[in-house]
Amino acid sequence: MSQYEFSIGTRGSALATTQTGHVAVQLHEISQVAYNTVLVKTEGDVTTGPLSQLGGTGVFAAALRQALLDGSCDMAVHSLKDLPTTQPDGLLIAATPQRADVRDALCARDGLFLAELPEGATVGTGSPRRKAQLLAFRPDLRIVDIRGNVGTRLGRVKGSPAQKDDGGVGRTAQGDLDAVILAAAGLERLGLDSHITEYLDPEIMLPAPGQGSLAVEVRAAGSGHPSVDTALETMDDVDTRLAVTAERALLARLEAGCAAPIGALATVQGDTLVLDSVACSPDGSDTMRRSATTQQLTIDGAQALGITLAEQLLREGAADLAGL
Ligand SMILES: NCc1[nH]cc(CCC(=O)O)c1CC(=O)O
Repeated sequence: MSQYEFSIGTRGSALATTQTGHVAVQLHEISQVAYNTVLVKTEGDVTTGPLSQLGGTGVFAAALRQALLDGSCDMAVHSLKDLPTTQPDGLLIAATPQRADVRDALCARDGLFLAELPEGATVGTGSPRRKAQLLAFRPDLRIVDIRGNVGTRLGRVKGSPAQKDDGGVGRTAQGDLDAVILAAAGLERLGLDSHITEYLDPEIMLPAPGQGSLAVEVRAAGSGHPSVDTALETMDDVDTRLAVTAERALLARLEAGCAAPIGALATVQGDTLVLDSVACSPDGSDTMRRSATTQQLTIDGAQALGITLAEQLLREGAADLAGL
C-alpha cells in the first residue's frame, strides 16, 4: 500500500499553497493517507490588468477544475469566494472546512482606522464591492485599482514595514497609498495579520459571498480513496456549509459574479440562519441593504433563503443599481 496517496492541486500563490497545505495536512492526519501536491497555473495568475476587467468569473478556478477533471489531481482547494456558483458536471464540493474570519480588513499607514484616514486619502482595492462600500461610508476617499498577490498589495501602503520573514511582502522603495483593503482570512492564514489596523464591521463592509471559506472539490466519484473521502466528510463544517450555500444562492440568483458590487454574509444564530446582503451602485452613492432569515437549517433551506432574498433585491431594483 506504499503507493497509496492522494494528489492535491493548488495555485502557486503564497495564499493558495498555504491554504492547500493546511487542508492536506489535516486530511493526512485524519486518514493517515500520504499525499503529493500538484502546482497548477491559472489564467488569473498570469494575466495582468484590472481584475474587474478579466474575462468573466472563475479565472482562478478554471485551470484547477480542469486538472481535477483530467485526473492530474484528486482534489483541489479553492477560496470559495473565487469559485463560480455554477457547479461543473462531474465535480462536487466535498468539504467546506470551518470558516475563518469573514471580515474585510483595513491595512493603513500609521495604524489608522478607516474613520481617521485624512480627507481624500488613497485606498487600494480592485474589488468593485469594496470600492462601493468604502465610498458609501467615506465619499471623499480616492479608490485606486490595484491587484496582485497579498504581499504585493500590502507593499503599496506608505511606510509598510520591510520584513523578510513575513510571507514575501516586497517593500517597494516606498508605498504610494494610505491604505489597502484585504480579506482578514487571507492575511491571517499568511501570518500577516499584524498589518491589519481595523477589522471592518460588516455593518459598514459586507464581505464577498464565501469570503473566509475554503472549498475542497473532488470528482463526483470521490477522491478515489475511501478513507480520504471519510476524512473530507469529517472536515466539512455544517454551519459553514449552510452559510456559504445561502450566500452563493443569492449571488447565483442575482446572476452576479465576484466583480459585482454585491456583498453577502450568512450566520447561524442559534436555530436561525440569518442572511444579510447589500447591492451598491458602483460609486457607492446608493446602497440597498436587505436581510432575511430562515429556521430551516438544511441545504435546501439555505438555498431557498438566498434565492428569496435575491428576488427581493431584484424586485426593488438591485440589477439596475449594481449594474448587473
Ligand atoms: N480574490 C483573491 C482572494 N481570494 C481569497 C482571498 C482571501 C481569503 C478568503 O477570503 O478566503 C483573496 C485575497 C483577498 O481578497 O484579500
